[in-house]
Amino acid sequence: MNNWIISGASVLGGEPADIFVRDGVIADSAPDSAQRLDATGLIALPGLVDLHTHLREPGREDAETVETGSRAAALGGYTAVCAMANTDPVADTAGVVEQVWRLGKDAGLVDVQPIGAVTVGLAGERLAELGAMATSAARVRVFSDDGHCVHDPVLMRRALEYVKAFDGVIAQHAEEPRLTVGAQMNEGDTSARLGLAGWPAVAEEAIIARDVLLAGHVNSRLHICHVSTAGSVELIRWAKSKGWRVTAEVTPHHLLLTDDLVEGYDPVFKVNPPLRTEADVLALREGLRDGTIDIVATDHAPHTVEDKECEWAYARPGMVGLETALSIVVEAMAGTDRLWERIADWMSATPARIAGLSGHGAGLAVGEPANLTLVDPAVRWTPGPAELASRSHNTPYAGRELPSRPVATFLRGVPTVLDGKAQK
Ligand SMILES: NC(=O)N[C@@H](CC(=O)O)C(=O)O
Repeated sequence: MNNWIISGASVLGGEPADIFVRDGVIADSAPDSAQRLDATGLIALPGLVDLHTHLREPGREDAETVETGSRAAALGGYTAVCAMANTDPVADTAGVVEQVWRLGKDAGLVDVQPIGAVTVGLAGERLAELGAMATSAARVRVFSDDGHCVHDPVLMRRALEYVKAFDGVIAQHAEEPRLTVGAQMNEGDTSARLGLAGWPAVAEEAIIARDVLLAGHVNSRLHICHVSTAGSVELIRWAKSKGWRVTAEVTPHHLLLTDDLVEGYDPVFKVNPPLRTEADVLALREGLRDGTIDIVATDHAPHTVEDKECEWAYARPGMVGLETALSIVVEAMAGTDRLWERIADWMSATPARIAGLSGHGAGLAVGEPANLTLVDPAVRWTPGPAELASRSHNTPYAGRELPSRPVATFLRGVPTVLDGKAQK
């Protein structure tokens, strides 16, 4: 099953070429018995890598499981995802991260790399067993309390220092909690008009300012999750100009959607951090283009109907995103020079490097594992929430026509998606 001749694909948007896969590895020829796939008109990209996925297992299998989330990922063109630690129980021990890692292997649709919690129970009081998670079978390198901010500066400093021993990285959910008590949406004109409590940009920016200084001070690796404001982009640009080891992600939804969508009070638009203004969206796009923001990460956050389709104030924040991420990036970043090459960097090579995932993001060079996706750049499609493979259907794009879509995905030469259909 893992010898292939994929013919006529435009590699990273360049000239059409044949891609040979031999025993799951990109090769310069394939045996006569290899299966053939006519990829004329399709773009070949390295398999996408998501640094920020909520798979919900263990604990909220009614919203998503490792298997259903893996299937959604493969359909979205991904070959690896990093599973966030805010499960129940929290992934704050070697036992839980190994459980998630094994479930990923059993599902066999993408490589599932668990993220470990920074603090016990995400409570922000004591450091979790970072070393034990790093040396476990799951080889954790990314640690995050995502959903919660590591708001104590001393704990944050200790975490940054601790992970240096194994070249780990702390992925911070930047939200000063005292500034967002009761917050329901972006603080600004729209929140004032709607009478909803605001989540001010400064709550994100204050933590980013503090943490880039801390990362510089202890010379450790900091990654900023889901950057959402123009001011955050400026701070990260400044931190990078100092040579500090800071990386940052933006979500597809923050590159496209704005806070005026909240006017209909549809909780599908409730997300953390909240949708911001047009000026923020434009600054995020510019930050991604100029390299201030390193990657696009989905923050795929599945929630059940009960948790989402209720009054705005009671709805949980989050949107599913794995199956629409590539389309949204194509739409939001249209007009960017060499867009497919940039997408390969933003959504594969750089996230793989930040997460320390070997075998992913290396491109389509001979000798590399055949982790790749084939994208139909010309197709337009309209997501119907019930057709998405994710167990939860909280997509903000239902009924919206989107450009481009992955149609085939290969994990080490084995197709996980063919003809737009999951293979298991
Ligand atoms: N991004 C979200 O809106 N939700 C995340 C956690 C979080 O960051 O609040 C979730 O786990 O649902």
